[in-house]
Amino acid sequence: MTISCDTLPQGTLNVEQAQAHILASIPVLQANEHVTLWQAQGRILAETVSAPLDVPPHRNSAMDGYALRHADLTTTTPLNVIGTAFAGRPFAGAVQPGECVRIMTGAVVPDGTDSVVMQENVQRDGDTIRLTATLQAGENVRHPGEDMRTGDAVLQAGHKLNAADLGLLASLGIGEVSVLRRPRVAFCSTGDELKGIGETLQPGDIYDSNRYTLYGLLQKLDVEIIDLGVVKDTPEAVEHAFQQAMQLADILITSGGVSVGEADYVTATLLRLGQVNFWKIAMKPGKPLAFGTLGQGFFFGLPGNPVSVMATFLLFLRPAILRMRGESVPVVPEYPAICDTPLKKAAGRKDYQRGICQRDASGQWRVSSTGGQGSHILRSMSQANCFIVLPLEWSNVEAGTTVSIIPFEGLL
Ligand SMILES: Nc1nc2c(c(=O)[nH]1)N[C@H]1C(S)=C(S)[C@@H](COP(=O)(O)OP(=O)(O)OC[C@H]3O[C@@H](n4cnc5c(N)ncnc54)[C@H](O)[C@@H]3O)O[C@H]1N2
Ligand code: MOO
Repeated sequence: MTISCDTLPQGTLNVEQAQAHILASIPVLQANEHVTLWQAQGRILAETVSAPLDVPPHRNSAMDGYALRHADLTTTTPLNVIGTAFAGRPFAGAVQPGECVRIMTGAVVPDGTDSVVMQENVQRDGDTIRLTATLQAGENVRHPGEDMRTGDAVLQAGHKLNAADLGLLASLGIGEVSVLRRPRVAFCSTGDELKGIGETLQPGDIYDSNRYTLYGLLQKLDVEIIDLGVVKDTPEAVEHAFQQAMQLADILITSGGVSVGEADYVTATLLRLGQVNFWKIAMKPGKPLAFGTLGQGFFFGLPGNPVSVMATFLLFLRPAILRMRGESVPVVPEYPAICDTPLKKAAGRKDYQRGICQRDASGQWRVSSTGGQGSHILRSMSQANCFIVLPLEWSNVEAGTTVSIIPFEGLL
């Protein structure tokens, strides 16, 4: 799994260019593992599954009622009930003309019979029955293989398993499947100012929040998560974390240290150990982003500001991880909405402002700002349920303008 980033443009990219370069570089992980059905939800099938048997395996009744020979219904003579067929306990004998068998839903339809009348359409008198409604030949009989036939390719390689698929596999007696291995994603925060929860803040310190945000975002994507903790701003600490990631992970995500500050050992270490591109992306928040290869894996250096972490993760890392998982990468839908608050914006960067959207009584989407939009104001993200996407060339937005929104539903 190696890429060459030689051809990637340096300097400032727009969001779409950066997304395209990243997706073109990330391969589907070519590694399989076997999992039981209990662990298979949401996993991507590595091999096509063919049915080893017919489902249903036998002719069975769709109703509680009586199994009979349709030809017997040409007269009004009552039919003799000669036994009972339960699901899992078939009727053992053969059914002769003029006879029928009491039958339950799912029970094997006895030899000699071809139709089932539901009990609501029968008048029973001792051990005989008489039909009170018409019945089609073959009615209420389910046939072997009606759902799946032996040899049918029922699930294709590359399919993402859902709850219905788990039941389908179980109905075929298949308890284990070969799936693509989940990407291993290591992440860390960098910065001397960062303290762990429970530690006392000294002047200049803040609590590390990005690791918790990243953990939550990664959990949504069903990857193997490797937490490398908080890494100090020293060459040794950064190198140690990167060496660990090279041993353990397919992707390393760092936050912080990708701008132009002086305690920036992330970039220096990466240049030594990997192949890296540093970009400025014409977006706000999330201007600086480092992307490249590290050993056999990939590296994403996200900016340290907490809202920038979320925006760059959702726009660049999420599609990359979906691709590596073997999933199709969906286009994230944008919808028009009337903006009820004026928005401040400088031209030159595409803005992902945080908003609250809802439909009004007429079904029209409306959106308003969550307030302060600095990339350090995580509360604006926590209160939001959508991004308000403002094109690069736009400047300030007046209330009443139609804007584009990206609802967070399914993303966070
Ligand atoms: N002279 C310039 N300065 C900056 C520029 C620039 O173009 N020229 N870009 C600004 C932009 S935009 C961003 S975004 C940041 C990105 O900086 P870094 O990626 O180097 O991040 P840091 O400086 O390490 O941190 C930025 C900010 O975020 C806080 N932080 C960092 N890690 C965490 C964490 N794990 N949990 C919570 N908060 C964190 C950190 O304390 C800083 O306040 O650069 C601008 N500067
Ligand atoms: O790119 Mo930065 O994220 O605006 O703060």
